[in-house]
Amino acid sequence: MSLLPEPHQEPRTEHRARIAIIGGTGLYKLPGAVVLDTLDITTPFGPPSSAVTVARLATQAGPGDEDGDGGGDGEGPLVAFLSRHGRGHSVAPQQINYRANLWALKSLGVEAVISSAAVGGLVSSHGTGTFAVPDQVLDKTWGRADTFYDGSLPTGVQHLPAAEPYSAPLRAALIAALERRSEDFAGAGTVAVINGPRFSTKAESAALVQSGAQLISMTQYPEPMLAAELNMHFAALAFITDADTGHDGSEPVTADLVLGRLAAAQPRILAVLSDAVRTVSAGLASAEPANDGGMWRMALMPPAAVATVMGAAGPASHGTKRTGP
Ligand SMILES: CSC[C@H]1O[C@H](OP(=O)(O)O)[C@H](O)[C@@H]1O
Ligand SMILES: Nc1ncnc2[nH]cnc12
Repeated sequence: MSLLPEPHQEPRTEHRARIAIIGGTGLYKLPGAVVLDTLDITTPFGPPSSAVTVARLATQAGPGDEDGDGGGDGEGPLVAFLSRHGRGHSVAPQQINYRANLWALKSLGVEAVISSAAVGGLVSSHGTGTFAVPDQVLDKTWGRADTFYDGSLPTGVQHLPAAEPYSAPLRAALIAALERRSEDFAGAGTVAVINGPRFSTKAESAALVQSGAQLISMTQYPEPMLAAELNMHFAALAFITDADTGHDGSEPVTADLVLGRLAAAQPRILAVLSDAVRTVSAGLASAEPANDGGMWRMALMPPAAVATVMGAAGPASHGTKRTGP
């Protein structure tokens, strides 16, 4: 017997999104999507980085789709959106409440999370201006709350199998979207995650390459692990903004450089995200009951453990519902 009322049966919103996007640097909202709800959610771990918006995408991407939203007819799939650094980029990567962010999405009934991330490329196979869909994580962070099973809740000990930190079907959906959009991308890669907020030294960057990393981020840990602990599919759409300390002869990364390149690439990023959300929504819909069939089967953590941890902590509170962005 599940101790957890299905999260989406809680009176959160009548608009249940089964897929969510976590927007990283440069992506603080989904331009063109029709926002239906803006939810201020509190969780047992505190508030998430931003309100969660539930929005409807356009039905399909079309020619002349400058902003990648498909034209904004607002009749496509529902998607939940959360800004990782807050709307005004006020939360540094090492200060993000990753647990609250993932919990908030789970509490809405979200089953799959696409994490949008600006990353550095450490090697020539992962070049600036292209995309990557990482398949491995090399954690170099410290001090981050990286589990729901740390004794703060009255649940048993759980050990997450983390050999494959990203969801295979969700990665495949991103790769298919990148192919449909004719984007240049790497279909795999190990992402080293540094604590930040500073960027790496040349020696650190070289050491990460020696350790097998091709990509570098400040936020791809612990998001994948926390999503897996809550039995949500999770994959990252990484846009490579720079060559980190300049292994290819380019100038070393700065925040301004990252922001400038993200702004220029935003229509491409949005187009891939929208395309993937449409595919995933259709995939989830054809895999009823949720998380229990076909390629969308999820078996990272015993569902009973997730039920226990959510039930023990009590549901998230969605006290405030706003309208508008
Ligand atoms: C502003 S540059 C450094 C910043 O950009 C990346 O953010 P995100 O992963 O959220 O797209 C990187 O991880 C740093 O947080
Ligand atoms: N070079 C880099 N290092 C860490 N995080 C990044 N995000 C974008 N570029 C990065």
